[in-house]
Amino acid sequence: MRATQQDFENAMNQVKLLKKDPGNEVKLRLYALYKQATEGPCTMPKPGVFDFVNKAKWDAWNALGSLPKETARQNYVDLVSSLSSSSEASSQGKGGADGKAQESKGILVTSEGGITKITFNRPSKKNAITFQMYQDIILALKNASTDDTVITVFTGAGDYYSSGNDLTNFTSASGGMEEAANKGAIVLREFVNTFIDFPKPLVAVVNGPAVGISVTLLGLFDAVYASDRATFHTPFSHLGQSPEACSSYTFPKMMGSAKAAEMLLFGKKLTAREAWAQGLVTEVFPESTFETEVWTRLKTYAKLPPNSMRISKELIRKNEKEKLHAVNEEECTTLRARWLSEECINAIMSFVTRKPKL
Ligand SMILES: CCCCCCCCCCC/C=C/C(=O)SCCNC(=O)CCNC(=O)[C@H](O)C(C)(C)COP(=O)(O)OP(=O)(O)OC[C@H]1O[C@@H](n2cnc3c(N)ncnc32)[C@H](O)[C@@H]1OP(=O)(O)O
Repeated sequence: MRATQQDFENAMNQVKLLKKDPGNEVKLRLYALYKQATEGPCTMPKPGVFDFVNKAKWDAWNALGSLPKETARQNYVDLVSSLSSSSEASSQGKGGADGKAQESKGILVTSEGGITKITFNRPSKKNAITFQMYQDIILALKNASTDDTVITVFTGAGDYYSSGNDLTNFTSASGGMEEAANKGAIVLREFVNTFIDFPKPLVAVVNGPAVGISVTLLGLFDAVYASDRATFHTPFSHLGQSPEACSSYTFPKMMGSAKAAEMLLFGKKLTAREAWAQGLVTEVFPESTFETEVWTRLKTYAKLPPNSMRISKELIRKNEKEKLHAVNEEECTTLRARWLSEECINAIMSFVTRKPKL
C-alpha cells in the first residue's frame, strides 16, 4: 500500500518524537527524502565546498536524482517507521543502541562504545543456528545498519563459534519436506542478502570451531580474527548439500580453486593457521590472549570516523554486489533441490537418529 499524505505528515511528527538522535547520516537521508517528496528533484545551485552543512544537504538531495515524489514520500515513511520501531525496541532493551541488550532464544545482542556484538548463544548445542536465529540475526543486522553502531561483531558463547545450520531445522518443520525446503530457501536468501548489503564494518571473532554456514559467511566479512583453537569445516558433501553464503564464489576467489575445492567438495577441516594462510582469516591469536588482544583492537577501530569506514566499504563492495546477489540466488535454488535429495535426507536423518553418548 502506498503512503498517503496523511501517513507522510504523521511520519514528520513522529520524527520529532524520536527518543534518540538518529545520527547525521540518517538525518541527511530524511532531509533529502523530505525535499524530494515535497519539491521534487534538486534544482538548487550547488553550495561552495566550504559551506559544509549545506553542501552535505545538497549532495544528499541531489543523489536522489529523478526519484518520483510518491516514492520519496513512501521511503520517508518507511525510514521513519524503521527508526521508531528500532528506538522503541531500544527503549525496551531490545535494539542495538548503546548499552542496551537484545536477548532472543539463540542470540545475544549487546552494544557498547559503538560496537554491536551479536553472540551465537546456544552453547549446549554448539551454537547451531535455528530457524528463529536466522530471523533474529537479520533483524539485529538491520538495526545495526541504521542505528549508531560503528562496527558489528559476531562471536560464539562457550567452546564453539558455531556448528552451523541446526540440522533439526528441517526435521522439526511443520508441513512436508517440500514446504520446509521452500521456506528454507527463502530464509537463506534473505539472510545472506543482509550480509551482502550490510553497510558498516563487519568482524568475526572466531573463538572456537566453526562449521558450515558459520564458515562460508566469513567470506562476506571485512575482518576475521581467530583463536588458535578455532577450526574451519564445511562438510557439505557429507551432508548431501552444496555451498551457500556466496562461498562458491568467494572461496575460490580468496584461496584459489584447488584449495577451495578441498574445503567445499571434500570437507577438509582447516586449522586457524591454515585458514589464515588461505586468506579466510585476517589474523590468528593465541587462545590465552585472544579476547584481550582482539577487543582492545576493536575498541580502537570503533573510534575511527564511521562515515569514512562506511564509504570505503561501499567502494570495496560496490563492484561485487550484483555478482554476489546473483551467486546467492543460484546457491539457494541449488540447495533447495539438494534438501529434497535422498543423499541429504539420509545424512540429516543419520545425524538426528545417532546414538546418544554414554
Ligand atoms: C523450515 C526450514 C528452516 C531452514 C532455515 C534455513 C536453512 C539455511 C541452511 C543453510 C545451509 C547450511 C549448511 C550448514 O551449516 S551445514 C553444517 C551443519 N552442521 C553440522 O553438520 C555439524 C553437526 N554437528 C556435529 O558434527 C557435532 O555435533 C560437532 C562436531 C559440532 C560437535 O561434536 P561434539 O561431539 O563435540 O558434541 P555433540 O555432537 O555432542 O554436540 C552437543 C549437542 O549439540 C547438538 N548439535 C551440535 N551441532 C548441531 C547442529 N548443527 N544441529 C543440531 N544439533 C547440533 C548435538 O546434537 C548435541 O545435542 P544433544 O546433547 O542434545 O545430543
